Amino acid sequence: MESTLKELDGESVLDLEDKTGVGGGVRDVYGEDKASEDQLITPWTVTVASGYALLRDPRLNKGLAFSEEERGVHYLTGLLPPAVLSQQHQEKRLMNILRQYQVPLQRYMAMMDLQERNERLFYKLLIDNVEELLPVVYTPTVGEACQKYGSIFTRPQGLFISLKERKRILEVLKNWPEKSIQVIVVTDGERILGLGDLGCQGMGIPVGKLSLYTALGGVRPSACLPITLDVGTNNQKLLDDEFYLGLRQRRVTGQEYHEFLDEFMAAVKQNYGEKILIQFEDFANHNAFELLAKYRTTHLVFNDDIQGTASVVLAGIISALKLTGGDLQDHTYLFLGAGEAGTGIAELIALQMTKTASIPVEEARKKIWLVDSKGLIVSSRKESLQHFKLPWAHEHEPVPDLLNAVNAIKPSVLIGTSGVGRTFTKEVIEAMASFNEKPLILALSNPTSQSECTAEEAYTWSEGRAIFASGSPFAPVEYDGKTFVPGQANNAYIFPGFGLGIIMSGTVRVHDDMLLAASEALASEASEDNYAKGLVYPPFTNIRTISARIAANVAAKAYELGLASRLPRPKDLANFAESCMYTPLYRNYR
Ligand SMILES: O=C([O-])CC(=O)C(=O)O
Ligand SMILES: [Mg+2]
Repeated sequence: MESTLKELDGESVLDLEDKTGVGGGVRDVYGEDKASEDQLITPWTVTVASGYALLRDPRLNKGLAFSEEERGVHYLTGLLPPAVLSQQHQEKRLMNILRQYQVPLQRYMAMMDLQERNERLFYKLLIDNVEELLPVVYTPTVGEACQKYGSIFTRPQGLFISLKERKRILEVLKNWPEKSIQVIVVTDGERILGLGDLGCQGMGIPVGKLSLYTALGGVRPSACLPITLDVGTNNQKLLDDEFYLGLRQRRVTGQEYHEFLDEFMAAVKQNYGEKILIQFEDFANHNAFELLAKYRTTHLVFNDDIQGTASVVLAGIISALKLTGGDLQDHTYLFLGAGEAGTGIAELIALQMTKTASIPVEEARKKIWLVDSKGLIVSSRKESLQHFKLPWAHEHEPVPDLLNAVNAIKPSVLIGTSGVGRTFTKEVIEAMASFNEKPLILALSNPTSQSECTAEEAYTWSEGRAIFASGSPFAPVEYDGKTFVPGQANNAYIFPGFGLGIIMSGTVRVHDDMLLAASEALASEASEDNYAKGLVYPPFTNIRTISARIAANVAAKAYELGLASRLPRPKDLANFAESCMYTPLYRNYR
């Protein structure tokens, strides 16, 4: 293997033309702008693919943006129509087309098509139109895409590892074309958003999450690996569906499941090393807590539904204090839903109170109440409660449902993490508004169909007094001559910056204090202008800058805790974070 230094766009990159490579030399690629050393685990290969192969490689293809000169040198003449467009012009053209599609799933498919055809243009489009395109590549549309994945599937965008690959998961990992992976998002598809068990069709979620790692957090696309573990599905509709893409068997559980997961986790570490970030996504409660507890001491793992959601919601609450008044410990919190998101958020709120109000965690927890499908979680139910609910079983008489719990507890903050839509009824919201001047109402379940209430319902039923945010996006609402802008309390604000902070600092373990650091960074981003509209989160338009600040705060905490291995510590972490970010501008090929 010979290597020569080559200049591309004034940036030096290693040009490794791998003559022994698979597939005639069109292998790994370039375009890793301003990557940090840590991001460069192995040198890049600048493969000079030419002609048709150049057009067919999504990482290299620029479509009509190839210049006359490039077309001449790289044997593209005649393979493209004569017009030469700039990247901006291509963007304009694509947005025009996308806006003509009325059906959200059509937009999703068009975006996936673009990602498979021209990766840089995909990310440029997503970054420049983030508020408009997030609902397309992410919640709510990605939920529908997973439900219909069997029908719309064209090309695999991630790695499918099924029970059939038992005892050879390492081999399967080696089939993935990219070698220097920094982050994996993995699901077993058992609890896809609030839509339940979608089996191996959950793949849309890791794919969507990782495109946000790149678009929102600047992690280069080639370092991202979406994985779906197919351990069967208990969704009978899918098992009966002629187009279902996964194993046709019921889920394995117990030892069989855990051995499979163990093999996977060991193989990942063996193949990618200690510093690979593994994000667990949309596992069912009964596995999510256990997997996190089991692997958090041996692997660099992060559960987005427990930890990412907790961090974004804590940020929203801290930010909302500017509108509601009082400190975190002056409020009373009531959750509908006591699963990963609910108990994860509750625990992080309590942890923050121990830091800011110096109260013991037991006392902090007493300000937080949870309702599950059997009513308020109280001490008399202890015998039958799952372990993750036990810290919330306070002394109280039994209360059968949410409305009665609201009236009994009189919370100032109501948080929906139930996965069940329309459960914040008119009576519930009216009750919240009857004893709070500004009730904070967070309807977090995804996608939109599972949201506990709509933005319009929250504002209308509270007579314009609610401060509202939701997991999936809602449009602004006019009420009584005023425009209210709901916030999107979605972990998308957190995980891209959080992950970037970990990667750029070489952090080896996730610590809860790093989640608090992310929350604090995000909470400080909402402006007076946002508050005037009732918005407790900053808009997504500026998300890359926000992600850099989150990354910096997370990395700073990791250094403080002695968990960051990149030395010396960069002086200005925010600048460093920005300098590490992938940008999707085209490069000139000479
Ligand atoms: O994917 C999202 O929009 C947020 C999330 O993690 C979930 O709902 O499971
Ligand atoms: Mg999730």
